[in-house]
Amino acid sequence: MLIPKVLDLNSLSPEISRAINCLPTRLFVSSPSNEDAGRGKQQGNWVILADEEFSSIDIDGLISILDQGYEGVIFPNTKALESTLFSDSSTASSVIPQSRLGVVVTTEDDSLDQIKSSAQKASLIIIPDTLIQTQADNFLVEAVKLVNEAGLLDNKTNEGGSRRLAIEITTPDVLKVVEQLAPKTTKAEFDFIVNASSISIDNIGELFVKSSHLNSDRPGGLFTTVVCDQQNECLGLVYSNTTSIGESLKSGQGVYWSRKQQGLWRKGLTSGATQTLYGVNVDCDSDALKFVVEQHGVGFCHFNTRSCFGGQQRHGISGLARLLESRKESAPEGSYTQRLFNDPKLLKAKIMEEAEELCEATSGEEVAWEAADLLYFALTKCVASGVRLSDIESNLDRKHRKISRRPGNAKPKWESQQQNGRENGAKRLKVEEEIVRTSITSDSIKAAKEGEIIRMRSYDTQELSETEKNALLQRPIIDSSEIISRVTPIVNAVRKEGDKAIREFTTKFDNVQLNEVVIRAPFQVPDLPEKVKAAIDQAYNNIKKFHEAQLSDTLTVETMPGVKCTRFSRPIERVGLYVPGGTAVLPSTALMLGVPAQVAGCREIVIATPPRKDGSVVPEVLYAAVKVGATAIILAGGAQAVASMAYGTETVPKVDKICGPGNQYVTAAKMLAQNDTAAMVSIDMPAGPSEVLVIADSTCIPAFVASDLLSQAEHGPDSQVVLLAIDLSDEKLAQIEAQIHEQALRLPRVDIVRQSIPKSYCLKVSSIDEAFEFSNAYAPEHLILHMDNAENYVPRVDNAGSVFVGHYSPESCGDYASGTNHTLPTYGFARMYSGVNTGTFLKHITSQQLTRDGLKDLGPTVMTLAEVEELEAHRNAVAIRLSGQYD
Ligand SMILES: NC(=O)c1ccc[n+]([C@@H]2O[C@H](COP(=O)([O-])OP(=O)(O)OC[C@H]3O[C@@H](n4cnc5c(N)ncnc54)[C@H](O)[C@@H]3O)[C@@H](O)[C@H]2O)c1
Ligand SMILES: N[C@H](CO)Cc1c[nH]c[nH+]1
Repeated sequence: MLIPKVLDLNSLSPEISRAINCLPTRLFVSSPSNEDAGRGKQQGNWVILADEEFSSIDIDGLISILDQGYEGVIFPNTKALESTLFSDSSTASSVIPQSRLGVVVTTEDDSLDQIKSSAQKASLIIIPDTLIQTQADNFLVEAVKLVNEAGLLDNKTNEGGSRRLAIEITTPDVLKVVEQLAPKTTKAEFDFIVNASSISIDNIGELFVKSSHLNSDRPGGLFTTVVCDQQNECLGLVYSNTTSIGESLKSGQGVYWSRKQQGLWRKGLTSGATQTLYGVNVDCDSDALKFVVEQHGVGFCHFNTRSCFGGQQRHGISGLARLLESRKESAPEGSYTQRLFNDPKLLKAKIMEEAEELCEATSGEEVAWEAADLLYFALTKCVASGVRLSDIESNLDRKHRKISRRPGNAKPKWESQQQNGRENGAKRLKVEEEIVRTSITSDSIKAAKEGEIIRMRSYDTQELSETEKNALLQRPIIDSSEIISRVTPIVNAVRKEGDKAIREFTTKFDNVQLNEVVIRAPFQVPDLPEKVKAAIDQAYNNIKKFHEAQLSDTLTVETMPGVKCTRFSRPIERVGLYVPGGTAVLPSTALMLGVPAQVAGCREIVIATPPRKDGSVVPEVLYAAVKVGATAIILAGGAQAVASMAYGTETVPKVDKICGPGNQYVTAAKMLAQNDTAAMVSIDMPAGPSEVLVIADSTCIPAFVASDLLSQAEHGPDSQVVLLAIDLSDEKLAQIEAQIHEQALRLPRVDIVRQSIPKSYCLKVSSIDEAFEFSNAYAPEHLILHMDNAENYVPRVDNAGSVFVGHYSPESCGDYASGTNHTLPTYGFARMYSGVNTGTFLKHITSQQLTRDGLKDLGPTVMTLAEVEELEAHRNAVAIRLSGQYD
């Protein structure tokens, strides 16, 4: 083997440095100036102690050198190694393995016996050629004979592994000396140490081959060569000769000998699948080579696979590391790994979560599962920081080469955490959940810029933890305390100052100077196109039909003979309907609120809606207002409109219930009014930004799915749309993505979509069960089933505002004209609220009538219960009737 001896690494050319780094072993001459060069980091580096250094070194000094990661320490002469430091009973002998020690045979005093004795304490014995020349001519032969007779090279060191004898060539004409000596030292364990300054990029190949005693029984003297990657995965088998080895070391790339072409084969020259060379080694009997390379491009094999041994990419840890590296270069937008790369907080939370889960795992299967998760996140952190698997492995090797061992105690922070156990764990989990939640749903998600693909984020339930799945169920966080603090002064001002405040806020927020705050029926409707009127009429008729059907007859039940219970409904007398108008004109909402109020029979129907710039009402809203029999229209929007209806003003009639969707100011004002007993007003439901969840199976039509998602995404920047893809192929998902982008670009409200779509997501689920479990937990405002035989799945819906069944039921129909209502619970409130319906505008009254006999039968039960509650008057009301004294 060729072992370069390096005096000063900096004096070497970069090509030589790189080439000698590919050899298995190097010797460095110790000097204070190069001690900090970090050479111990690399495997195969030995250090030769200077004479003066040795005289002062003790065992701790020796250990600290080896702890730097050096493969071994070489003593400057045999006497040094024979000293007390390494006497047979010394601590050093038991602490420092023989395989980590070497010795130089230096002076004429070094007798062959001394060599033999020293060699038994070390694994590398170096004989300078000067000594060979000054000794008897046949010294080398004698030395070889001696070590052979003593069986030194055959005998393994204490820890196993062979001893080696190295001849150090001090003359400049190194090749000539090697050529002379090599035939006499045919054993593979005889190495040649050559000054690095005597090695040139032109002779390194030949020196390597000759020093390695390489022999071949192959035609043309070729050497069989195994090519591996840095994780020792075998990529293929090739052939080399002196020329190709020289070229490989020279270029730092994989270069071999082509038997077909009878010439150099520079791997990847035409395909681009080049190799960076990291190591060249010779096998135990010097007839085969191993090249260690980093494979670039499609792979080593001419079938464009990484390895010639099996077409599949090897996975496991090295496969994962490669995958992550390629993801770092070009991760699919919205992929989970990309999110981890971009979100250090999330990555940190995941590493901590998985580490904890690994600690808590008990069965072998669980431990393997959690360890795999932890490795995935740990490797992601490494790749994100530019650290490769080979860096981690060489760090592990370096630590393995250390002699001193750390006590291995945990840092106090973690020890105390163990003590506080569950409490701390639970706290941390809460924090992590918060981190995950904000990172999935927060406003920090950037809008798609012009020219960028408009794309949802994408997740796969298989890759998500429970915490992450829960985070996906959350809606964007609304800081309600901040909004309440903005809305409270508006509500108070309207309550105190009435119309004056409404005018002021309308000027401030809507930039409109109002002439009149309220207009009363009959309304003057400007001319509208017949087509628009016909559409509103058709929608009105359908909505009315559906909502009239919801009116229930009076309910009467005789619970016992002579005990008759009845429930009947009455309209809420005065209702206020908020019809939004900030970013879109919504006459449909006027219908959706007005029709059920009309059907219910409300006496006073007040509509509030933001005015147009000239202070008038949107004509289509006016037309709808006439159809639903509205009695007054307030020309105001936002919190001021809600407050005016809750408390009444000099012109605005006070109402008993306020219904309708709106932005965050509208919602906050509704909540404030409902909580103020002085207002005596109720509301329909807390409402938030529009949302839709689509469940799609393999029968879905990508263009339809995309159109439905976009129809809600265009409402506002905070609208959220979700696609649950049941086992959809990558191709189908790509088609949906492409449709979203293409259709979005054609929308006039594309700028809103650019903000809402990146906040929305596609979640891959593996079964219908999983899809409905998630959907019911999410409780979407709208649920669309793009499924085969979709109607069969409606019974599985537990929570949703409104369901759209099958490929031909777009949500738009429900928004406008099919008959169902579009004012629906958002933000997960579909778990406990219904959408607006006829019942929203009714209250139910119950009544009962008992006959004398009925009271006789039921009375004792009532009296007993009244006694239990110690409410004597209650008991007496029955007792007095049953006493007979008034019969
Ligand atoms: N769930 C449903 O059934 C349904 C139906 C239709 C619309 N929506 C939703 O209703 C919302 C409508 O919102 P919008 O903004 O377009 O209209 P909007 O009518 O709800 O709000 C507009 C009003 O907000 C007030 N305002 C604006 N900026 C303000 C500020 N800084 N401080 C205080 N007040 C301010 C103004 O007075 C303005 O008139 C959307 O989120 C939409 O998705 C929901
Ligand atoms: N989709 C909205 C409810 O979230 C209602 C609406 C009005 N206009 C169009 N759509």
